[in-house]
Amino acid sequence: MDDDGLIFNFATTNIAAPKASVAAAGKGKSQRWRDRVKSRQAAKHEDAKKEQHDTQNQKNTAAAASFKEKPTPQRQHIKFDSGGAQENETQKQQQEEVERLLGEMGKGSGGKTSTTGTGAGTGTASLPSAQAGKQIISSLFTKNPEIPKLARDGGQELRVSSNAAGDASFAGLGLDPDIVGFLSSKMEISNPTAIQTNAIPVLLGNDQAAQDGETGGDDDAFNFESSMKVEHDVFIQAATGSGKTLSYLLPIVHRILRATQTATSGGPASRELGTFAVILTPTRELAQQVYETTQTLVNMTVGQGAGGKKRLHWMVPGIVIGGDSKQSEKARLRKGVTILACTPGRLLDHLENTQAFCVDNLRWLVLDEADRLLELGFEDTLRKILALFEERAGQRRRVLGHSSVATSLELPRRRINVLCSATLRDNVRRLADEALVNPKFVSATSVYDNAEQAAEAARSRKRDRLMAEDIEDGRVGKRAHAYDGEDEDGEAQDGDEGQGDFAVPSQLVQKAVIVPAKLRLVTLVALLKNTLRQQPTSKIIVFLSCKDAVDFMYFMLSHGATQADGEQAGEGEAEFADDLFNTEEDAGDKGDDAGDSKKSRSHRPSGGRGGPQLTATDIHLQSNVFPGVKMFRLHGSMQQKQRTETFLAFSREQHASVLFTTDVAARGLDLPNVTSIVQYDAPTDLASYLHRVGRTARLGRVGHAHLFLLPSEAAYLTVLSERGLRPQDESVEAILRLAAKSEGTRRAAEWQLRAAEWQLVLERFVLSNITAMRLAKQAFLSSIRAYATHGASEKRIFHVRFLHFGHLAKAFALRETPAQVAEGKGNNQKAVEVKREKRVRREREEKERKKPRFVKGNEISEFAVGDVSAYYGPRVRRGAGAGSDDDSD
Ligand SMILES: Nc1ncnc2c1ncn2[C@@H]1O[C@H](COP(=O)(O)OP(=O)(O)OP(=O)(O)O)[C@@H](O)[C@H]1O
Repeated sequence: MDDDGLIFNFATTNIAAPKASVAAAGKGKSQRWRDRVKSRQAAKHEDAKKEQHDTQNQKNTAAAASFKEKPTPQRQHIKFDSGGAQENETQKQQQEEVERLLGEMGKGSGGKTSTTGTGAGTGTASLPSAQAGKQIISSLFTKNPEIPKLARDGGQELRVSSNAAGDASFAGLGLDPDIVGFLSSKMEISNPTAIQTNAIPVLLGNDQAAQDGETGGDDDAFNFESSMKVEHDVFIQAATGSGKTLSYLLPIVHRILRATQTATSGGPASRELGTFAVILTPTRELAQQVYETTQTLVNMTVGQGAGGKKRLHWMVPGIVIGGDSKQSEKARLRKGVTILACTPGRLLDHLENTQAFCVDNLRWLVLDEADRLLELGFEDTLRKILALFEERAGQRRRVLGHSSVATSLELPRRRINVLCSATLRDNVRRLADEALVNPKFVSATSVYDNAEQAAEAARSRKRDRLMAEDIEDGRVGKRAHAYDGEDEDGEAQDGDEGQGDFAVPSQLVQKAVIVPAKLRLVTLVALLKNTLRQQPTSKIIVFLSCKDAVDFMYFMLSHGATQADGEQAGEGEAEFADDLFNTEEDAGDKGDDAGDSKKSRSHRPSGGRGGPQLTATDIHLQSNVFPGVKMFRLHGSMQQKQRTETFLAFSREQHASVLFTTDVAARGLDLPNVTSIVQYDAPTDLASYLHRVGRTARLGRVGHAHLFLLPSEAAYLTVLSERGLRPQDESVEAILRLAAKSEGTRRAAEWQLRAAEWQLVLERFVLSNITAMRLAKQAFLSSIRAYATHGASEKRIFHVRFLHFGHLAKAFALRETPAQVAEGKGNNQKAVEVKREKRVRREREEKERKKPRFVKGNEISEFAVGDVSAYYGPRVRRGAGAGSDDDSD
């Protein structure tokens, strides 16, 4: 009947009119579909089906092989790389192909796409156009591609943590006793981690090399001091959650503190000396986090004797980030900010346009998540920033001597550059070569004199691991090429390759689930159920490929279960839907603050921190699908204020909660006590994998991470394994069975019925709720587009032509055919009308309120109670007016 493999197994009576049909399907018909599922399970056609699958799989493999591309030597977003243009071209071609495929769906052409082998099928491309206007209710458990048998070992057992604090002491590293005391009494931080143990002495200028009499620094005026300290620029590389932030912040605070304590002439330390340290981060949330940590640190009290302890009033942290009010930032910079956390676009803006921003005394420039800064294309901005700092440093020499603090021997004699990264990739190495002076490469295991030494040590660790694995598996020498960082043809591996393993915390339990597209949604629901039941205070992060998918999952898994069939969106939901439009555009929502670039300026409606108050439901929703659980969402297109508050609220949350997010939350964010990560959409590069899973298992704590892959993506596990990432295999069936069992399903065979029920509830919700329908369609289309952004080297695994659009639609609880979805392009006509009606009504009410009312004095009693706001003009609506902030960053 259909050639796309979809089966009409549920109520097949007319369900074209959503509300009526849903009610019908929901009441009295459940017995019927249950029977049908059962009988299907018992059907004797399994052999025939299997044969069909085998044929399909052969096609799939052939298709995959035909798309196998040699990895191009460079990655896509790194403009430092000469091969980027070629990759961008491939990217463009695929984007065009996606648009063409979506276009064909939209026209309902029904023609085959140009693909020859398409994995599980060609989705809508093969849908007969006669089906347009119908809904498809397909079985969850039939016509799925076979899940490949994975020749993997049992994966990793729980190991001793690799990023916990060790036995060394902060005092032993040379830190000020007041700082050490404050860390242990107020921050519960008693011993340094391995990376802190290695990095802090170097940044204090107290490392061994210094004692050996090495000289450093390039400032002739101060050569006479060179016997005191040796200054190195530093590259800090360590696993996620190992405490990199404090490894650079503590020496900065210590040295500024010492400079003020030892100053013997001139005025006291003051904000007027301007900015001593700039910390640049790729995302606003990370900048926020660095700012908060600095804020905590400068709350310490220092000093002793007659004067007693004093707060560090003059050491002032600050933050300047895109999306915030530039005027208030200017005011803060004018007063003076000692340690500044910022994103690159906004920093450059202030350097160029804020006269009062004083960086004459700048002594540290830290690039946190340096590799990501480069991937986001900030290298030109960084160059300009560096040039401006150089220019101002000249001015500093002229003012030296006017301030004793600024000339203190405790401070570095030149600006120290610090690069932080969890990986040692080619792009950061090149930046290190270009920007670092007299550098040290500091890892958790050692301190190296140059990048090559560090890379060789990493390669050697990888060699040892591969050999040990091969010996264990009885295949010694089979991967000898990889021992030397080459691919199978003997060519040097690109970018990430050849640089050693990706280090994830050893106590992280990684799992991979191969999930057929149709089962993705219910498997996610089941996995969340299981995790929340096993650990009732779980904090879970679900990573998705695009903001539309985030909005959809957040909305559906918050409201999904209770919405009665046919019920329209409630007022609260309608407001939420409105808010979804009230977002900040960013450059394709790659997840980070690409929106910091000029591209997005004109679209930002609002932002400033001083904007209107947000209510609790702007930050989180109570889930009806998972009772008692708070749902959060975070992506780059939300208003800045909402982003910041969501980040802070999820960070502080102590109870069961789920955060749906894009890669905006993947990097550097320290969200305490996250117990579990779900990568519902695979990451678009290996480094993202590392950073996403790194949001859990921090500082020695146990964490769990699940990666969802389609059957056609199973080869990704080999890619991971080559880099030392070996997730355990977990089956969809095991997850669904466990969730069914926890709901009281007694008979083992009924787990499929349970799963079908969950899917049905969500599909009905989407059918009956205009907002959910619109979000589902947008999410479906955007996810396909996002799929096309996988790098060229991974196209043989993640190619949009391997996707079965029809099956994928089910993962968005859609019953419409992909053609119908594409035709509507997500703009549900009814939703648009409702929105228009609401706007008209609102405008009418507003007009009504604005009408001048001539009130006689005695009309308002001085004892009147109730709402007199009408007399004082219209209330400012949420979001209104905030757009007057200068949004350009
Ligand atoms: N020595 C320590 N002992 C205990 N906790 C610490 C220590 N150092 C840092 N922490 C805490 O550990 C958490 C993680 O630190 P941080 O965010 O700096 O890690 P990171 O290495 O930068 O991670 P990522 O690579 O993910 O950005 C923070 O909450 C921090 O306060």
